[in-house]
Amino acid sequence: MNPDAVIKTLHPLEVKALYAAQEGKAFHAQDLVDALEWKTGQANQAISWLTGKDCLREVNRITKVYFELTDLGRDYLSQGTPLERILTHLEQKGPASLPELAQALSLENKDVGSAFGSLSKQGAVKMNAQKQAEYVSREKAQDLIPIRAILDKAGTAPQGILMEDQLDPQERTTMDGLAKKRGASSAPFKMVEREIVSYEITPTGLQLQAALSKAGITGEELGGLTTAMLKTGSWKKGSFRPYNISLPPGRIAMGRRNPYCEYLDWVKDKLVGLGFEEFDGPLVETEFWNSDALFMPQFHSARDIHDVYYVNEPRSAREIEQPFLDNVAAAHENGGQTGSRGWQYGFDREFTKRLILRSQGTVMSAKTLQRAQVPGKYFGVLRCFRYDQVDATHLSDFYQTEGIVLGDDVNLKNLLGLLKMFAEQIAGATEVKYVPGYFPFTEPSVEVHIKHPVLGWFELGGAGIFRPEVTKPMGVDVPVLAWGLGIDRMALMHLGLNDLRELFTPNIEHVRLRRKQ
Ligand SMILES: N[C@@H](Cc1ccccc1)C(=O)O
Repeated sequence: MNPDAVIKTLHPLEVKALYAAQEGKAFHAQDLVDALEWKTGQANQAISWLTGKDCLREVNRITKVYFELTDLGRDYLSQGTPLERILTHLEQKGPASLPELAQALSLENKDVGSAFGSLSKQGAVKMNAQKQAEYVSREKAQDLIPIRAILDKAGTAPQGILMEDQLDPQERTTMDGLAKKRGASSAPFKMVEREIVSYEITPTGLQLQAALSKAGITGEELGGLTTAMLKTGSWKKGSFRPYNISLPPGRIAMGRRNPYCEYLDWVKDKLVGLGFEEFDGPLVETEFWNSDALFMPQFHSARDIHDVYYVNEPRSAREIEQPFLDNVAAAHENGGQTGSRGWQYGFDREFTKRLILRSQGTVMSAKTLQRAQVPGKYFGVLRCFRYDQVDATHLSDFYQTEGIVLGDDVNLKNLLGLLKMFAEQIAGATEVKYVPGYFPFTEPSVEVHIKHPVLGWFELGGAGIFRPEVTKPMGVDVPVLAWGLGIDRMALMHLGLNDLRELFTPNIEHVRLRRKQ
């Protein structure tokens, strides 16, 4: 430690506390409060800073008990206790019935009853023949004396506080009857237990103390310049605290885009840069485009109510565009013009109009085919919905990046190259697996898996070459590479998160910490 450097970093509170500490003499926060006219918070702050810097060390810790006057206690102090007031009233105003006393002194009947009982037991009052309470003698009310003594003692103590060790054994017993522990509003005293920690200055502290006085630092140095100081010229007399340029400045959180939105834009820019054209479409789709046009048979299990959200109102689209409806129906029933035998079942032209929330981005690839150019490259970042149990890697609504590449000579190798770019550059994965997969709309099909440092291996999505049963009904007769990857999952990897839900969190602190590398 270089004391001359460290003293420049000390806060005025630390400087003053260091000066106040004496070698070999223990002190506690209250001593600083008294000596420096500080608030308790300031003393505690200075002590905690200095302890952290090894300038002070704790020497012992004791629990002190003290008693504090409550509001009721202050009342008793100024107006008298109920017993005293009853006694005085009877002495000055003559006999009265108990209800009259209660009324006159604004006390509860039952309190007057028990106070009278206690006074009459001591012989200070009595019940006369007219059933009225009557004054006998104040001297007889012996019980009042210790209570009054303690109230008066607290009344002259600072803040109405009596430390346990300021009470003799007799007083301590009286106090037991008067104080209830914490929160009892019906007692004149509150008992409080406080831990008192004593500290001592360490050799490091002493070294700094010496360095401070050598440097002439007093802790009175000014921390800032105000208009008033300039106007009155008082700044000329003061000296200023030096700047500590080694302290990291406070972080200013400036407005910025949500990191996930930023990520999506970055991905879109990248794909556009590679010559892809972006597509987008509605969230509500027909069974036709979401699945039928993708050669998923209408009886396919992925199409039942557990996977897809159905729209209640309206339930169905009015019609499906031709000639796509006829072409797709034929492809399903017997292959139509596609060279396939189809699925060999009767295509349901009502079911196909059913409205749903799109469950896969591939719906937009299917729709784009009819207007796509050859060669051509298209992509979209599309929100999809599936009825799913939400967890770290599943959401019931999520984004897929979906795309197609059309060309006379595109092949699986090109597709694998694209997938590699997604996995390695866009998701930032270092371990990637491509495994054979199955989708009703592609042949061959492949699945991409990546390894997340915390979550382990998970599927990024699927890809393949569209079957002729998909492309031909749309009037496309060249190979079409297609893929659909969970872009939320890519972002998880890229942004270093461990849970998909964090991408959509409204927790501002969380959001601030995330940025694209
Ligand atoms: N739509 C498929 C992914 C996919 C898209 C395009 C081709 C092949 C597969 C899914 O959601 O899992």
